[in-house]
Amino acid sequence: MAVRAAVAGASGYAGGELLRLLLVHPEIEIGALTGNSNAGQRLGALQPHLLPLADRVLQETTAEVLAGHEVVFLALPHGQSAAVAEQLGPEVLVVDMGADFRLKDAADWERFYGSPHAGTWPYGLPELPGARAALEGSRRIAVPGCYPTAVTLALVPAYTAGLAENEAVVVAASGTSGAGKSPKTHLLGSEVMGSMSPYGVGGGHRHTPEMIQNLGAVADGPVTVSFTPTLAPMSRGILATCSARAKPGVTAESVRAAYEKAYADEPFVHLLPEGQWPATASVHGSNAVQVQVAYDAAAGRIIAISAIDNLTKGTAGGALQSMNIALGLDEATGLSTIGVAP
Ligand SMILES: NC(=O)C1=CN([C@@H]2O[C@H](COP(=O)(O)OP(=O)(O)OC[C@H]3O[C@@H](n4cnc5c(N)ncnc54)[C@H](OP(=O)(O)O)[C@@H]3O)[C@@H](O)[C@H]2O)C=CC1
Ligand SMILES: CC(=O)N[C@@H](CCC(=O)OP(=O)(O)O)C(=O)O
Repeated sequence: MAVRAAVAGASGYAGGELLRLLLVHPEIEIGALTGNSNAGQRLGALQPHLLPLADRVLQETTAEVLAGHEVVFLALPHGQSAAVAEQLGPEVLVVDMGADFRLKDAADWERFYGSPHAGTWPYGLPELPGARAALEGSRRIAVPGCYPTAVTLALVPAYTAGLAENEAVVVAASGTSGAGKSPKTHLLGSEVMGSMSPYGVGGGHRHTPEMIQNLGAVADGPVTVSFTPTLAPMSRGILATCSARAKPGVTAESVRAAYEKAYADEPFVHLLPEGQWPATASVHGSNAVQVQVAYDAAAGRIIAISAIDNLTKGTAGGALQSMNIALGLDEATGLSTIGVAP
């Protein structure tokens, strides 16, 4: 029997990508679709690519509308999920694609998000050591941020294998859909086209504590992360260029071997053949993660690069992958690793 799923935030980019994937998921029946300012609108007017749902009308985001579903996805701005989630019963699988339940440290949450901390749910990055066990049977999932997904998957093997010192430097470029659909001056076409620019420089981006949390969980102590995001003139995709100082005795061979071991059995993470580099176009619309690693012997640094689609593995695909695990389905059900390049 199909699992009935509601999507709150169905008019947004993350909700739209989720619906694109849910439409081809063999175990899911799509139930209520909700919005905020667009409640009452036809979905076809807001997400014209989702043809089979064009005549569905968005409802208000209330507990009453979301009741009666086995799974409820929350694709809402951060800070909005907790109030909705607390009205849904413990038997409902609630998958939060926002940030509300990702961080363990309340002080970090308050510093970067400026509101009281709502709590911490099992973290939806199955590739992290121990994560699958926490997701199995869970009825609450916190889907990671898009940058933390890319950066964590690039660097975790270096830390689990004990090859890297506890400091990392990350520069990551994101497509503009990462910023959501609501109008923003810096996202005007004439500001973005033909230009790249940094933002959140100097440790100010709210994804920094999430990266520190993930890497610190697998390293032999706390890891500092210097993270600089940049906006790239493309609709989707993240390319994360990460580096960490290598520990004494590290070689190109030991780095390669650690990454091969870490990702040999992962269905979505592909360590590329030597000499081939990740590209966002290769993962466009797919749940795949491309990873490559090199050892810069002169600088004594491990360089790890990953590419994801921020809307797919970076949010909606990652959400479905974790939902599959929570429901006891095959992890890859309804998820593709096939990109649409060029
Ligand atoms: N875009 C991305 O690449 C990623 C996004 N995420 C997360 O997913 C969530 C949604 O992001 P995204 O889709 O990009 O954002 P959008 O701005 O595109 O969409 C936001 C959605 O939330 C609804 N909404 C806005 N305010 C409220 C409110 N007060 N109560 C209920 N619903 C509300 C909007 O409805 P309406 O349009 O009707 O007003 C819309 O459906 C965010 O938490 C984001 O951080 C996570 C990873 C990646
Ligand atoms: C390009 C761009 O603006 N990207 C967003 C990341 C969005 C996202 O994934 O983050 P949350 O789910 O944590 O909000 C940003 O830097 O804020």
